[in-house]
Order: sequence, then structure tokens, then C-alpha cells
Amino acid sequence: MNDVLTVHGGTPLVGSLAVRGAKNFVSKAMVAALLGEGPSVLRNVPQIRDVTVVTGLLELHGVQVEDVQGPESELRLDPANVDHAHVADIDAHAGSSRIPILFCGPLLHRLGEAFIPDLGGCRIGDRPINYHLDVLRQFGAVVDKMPNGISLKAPNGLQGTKLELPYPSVGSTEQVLLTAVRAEGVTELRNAAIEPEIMDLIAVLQKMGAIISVDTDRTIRIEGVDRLSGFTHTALPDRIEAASWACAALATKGDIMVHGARQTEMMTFLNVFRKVGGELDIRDEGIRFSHPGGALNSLVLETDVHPGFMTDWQQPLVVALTQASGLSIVHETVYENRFGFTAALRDMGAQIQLYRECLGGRACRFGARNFQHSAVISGPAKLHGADITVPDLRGGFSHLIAALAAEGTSRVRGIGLIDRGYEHFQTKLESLGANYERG
Ligand SMILES: CC(=O)N[C@H]1[C@@H](OP(=O)(O)OP(=O)(O)OC[C@H]2O[C@@H](n3ccc(=O)[nH]c3=O)[C@H](O)[C@@H]2O)O[C@H](CO)[C@@H](O)[C@@H]1O
Ligand SMILES: C=C(OP(=O)(O)O)C(=O)O
Repeated sequence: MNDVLTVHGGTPLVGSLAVRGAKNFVSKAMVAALLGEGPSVLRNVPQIRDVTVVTGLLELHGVQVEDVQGPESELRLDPANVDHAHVADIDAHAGSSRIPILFCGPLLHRLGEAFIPDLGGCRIGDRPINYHLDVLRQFGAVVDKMPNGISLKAPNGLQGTKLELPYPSVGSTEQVLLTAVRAEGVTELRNAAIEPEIMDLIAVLQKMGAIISVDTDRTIRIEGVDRLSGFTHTALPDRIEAASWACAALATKGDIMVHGARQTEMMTFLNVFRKVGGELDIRDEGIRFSHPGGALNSLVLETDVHPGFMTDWQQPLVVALTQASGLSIVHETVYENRFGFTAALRDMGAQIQLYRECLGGRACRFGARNFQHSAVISGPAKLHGADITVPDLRGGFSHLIAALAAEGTSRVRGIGLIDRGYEHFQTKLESLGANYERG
């Protein structure tokens, strides 16, 4: 029963909370520690399940991980004894995260081989790993598919190479960075992703001794070096969590001060929040997001790679848009199947239609491929309580927001998924005055 919340909606969320380091950076920086000759220190680490999962994986490979609680929320990672490329119970960790695929380069450099289990992460599309495997092969890795994962070897070491991604994939760009820094010679990556979390990973690698330059045309150049040291780094804040709380403020007619939220990485979201009619107070210590008190505005938007509107902001925003006056159009161009969560919103009274066409502007990769990847949201809709089951991380948070905005009582099942990326979300909800009980 721990996995169910009974939510009594209709109360605005009001108060303040703090966000810490970004889930989508912290886990990658932890993997980077594998590349160092000495120990690393990572600060501003959130207590989320993805961090626990990556800690477990690193420990299985022989990294000593010390979790130092306290104001700095610090992890110390010592890779001195890394000696296992294959670990017996690694399967126990498969299914919970996508991070294992990023162990390839560091393990190949350290041990000459690696075994990577099948990946987890949110089911929001097929999420293939073909770009990852293609780039690893171009570095000289020999990749064999196994029944429950992939096995890699680098009999002649890894060599720098010229690469171009078919799409600016975040994970594949990180794969290239974590592999190229210790490869022999120069690597040039075209059509790279340039998300702020990737820039922070580049900062970490530079602290370790890497030589990496980023051009304005999405080209990243990495000059391989012989050795890297450990790093000390404070993680950038989680802009997805910050935006999720901002959407919760809009959807529940609330007012939430998010300490730690930073303007620079959220500019695209902040523009959208303001266009919808939300009020912003951008301060040094964080950002206050509030409902204006009147009607919200509908809008047309598409998700995109950075500096576009991130796909991970889409699901919470859609809940807020159910409360805006008129027709909103959201075109999802990053994942082919990220609107599954809207079925539960419809059960709660939201008016959302899904379309296979690319609505609202340009054509994307999914237009000709029969995926329901455009949504038309008609509002404002009166939401009512329902029994719902959380489908994935952001969809789950969005269901919670909807239940909090709705009249009446909802039962939200599977809330354990939300812990993967939202630190202490139940404590935060309580501090904002949410009316709910466990079970
Ligand atoms: C842990 C983490 O950081 N997760 C984030 C990361 O996921 P992740 O790194 O998995 O996402 P990608 O940027 O790689 O995926 C983008 C698109 O590329 C496709 N693709 C990707 C790799 C590949 O080998 N083949 C392929 O076709 C994917 O199916 C998707 O359609 O970036 C996404 C896009 O900002 C975010 O939503 C996730 O929160
Ligand atoms: C899709 C997400 O994460 P992951 O890539 O870890 O599944 C997310 O954070 O919304």
C-alpha cells in the first residue's frame, strides 16, 4: 500500500521548497568519476532513486562510494579498486535506469572490456541504443549482443574519430564525451546535443584534465589525453524539477517559491510560463512561480532539443494547459510516444485529443510514422478525482498535479516511480499544504 496516495484535490499549493542537483547530470558525473586516477567529490547531490541505482552499479564495479549527508550533500567516489568489467548481480539493476550504457567508454579504457545489461528508464518510446553502439564501434570497440545485454571489448584500445549523430541525442553525446576524453587522438562530434547538463559534464571532464571545445554549430572537439584526475564539483540545479513545481503552481492556482531554480538554464520555460499567464519573480536564490488569479492563456508549442522547450517539461505543462482558456497545441518532437499519460487526464475530465500529424508548425521525424505525438488541449476543464496509475516519472508527477488540482478524491497508484527523479516529493507536497494520505 506504500505505493498509493489518496489525494484530496482543490487546494492551491502554496509555500517554498528547494531543488538540488539535476538528475540528468549527477548520474553522468558519477560515471565520469570512473575515469579518474584519484577520488572525486560531487556536491549538491539529490536523494533520488537514480543516484541510489548508479551508486549500486559503481560499487559493483569496485568504486568506493561514500555518501556524506549534510548541507553540501556530498558524494565521494574513489575508483582506485575498479577491477570488474562483468559483475554477477548487475541484472538486479537492469530495468531501473538508462545510465549503464554510459559505463562503456570508462570501463573499456580501464579494463579493456565491459558488460552492459539491458536498460531501464521511462517507457516513453522505443528508446533504442543504436547511436551509442555505432559511435562505440567507430572508436574501435567490438560490440556483441547477448541475451540480456551487450558485451564490449577494445582489443586495440580506443581511437579518436570523426562522428556525426543522426539526431542530437543527449545520451549519445555523453557517450562520445566519456569515451573520447581518454581515446588516442582527436574526436570531432557533429550534431551534438548541448543541453546544460552536458555543459556541466564537460566542465567536470575539464576539471579532470580533458581538453574539450564546443562550437556554436553543435560541433564538439575532444583531444584525448593519457590520464585524468578526480574532480570536485557542485552539480547544476534540476531545471526539470523546478519547472514541474512551477506547473503545479499554475494548475492548482498556487504560489511556489523554488529555491535553487536558476534562470539561465530555464529561459525557454520561463518565456512559456509567462505567455501562459503565470507570474514570475526571478531572484538570486531561486524563482517564485504563481498563478495570476484570473484566466490562463492557451498556446502553441513544440518540444525540442536545447535551447528549445525540453520534452521533460512537456508532461507537467500539459496539466497546467488543461486550465487555460481556449485551444492549446503541443507537438512532441523528441519522443514518439510521450502522451500516454493523457489517458488518465481524460478520465479526470480533461479535454485532450491526440493526433498522428505534426501539428502547430514544422514537420518532425515522427510525422510520417503513425505515432500520436501531437496533442490538442481544450480548456479550461473542470477536473474531478479518479483512480489512476502512474506510467512514468514525469507522467506520474503530472498525474499527481492533476489530482491536486481536481475536485474530489483520487487514488494515485505506483507513486514509487516518482522517487526516481523528485527528491522527497511527499515532504515537499506536505510543506505546500497538499491534502493527501498514504495508502
Ligand atoms: C538520464 C537522462 O539524461 N535522460 C534524459 C536524456 O535521455 P536520453 O539520453 O535517453 O535521450 P536522447 O536525447 O538520447 O533521445 C532523444 C531521441 O533520440 C533517440 N535515440 C537516442 C539514442 C539512440 O541510440 N537512438 C535513438 O534513436 C531517442 O529514441 C529519442 O527519440 O535526454 C532526454 C532528451 O532531453 C530526456 O528526456 C531524458 O530525461
Ligand atoms: C525521461 C526521463 O528520464 P530517463 O532518461 O532517466 O528515463 C526524465 O527524466 O524525464
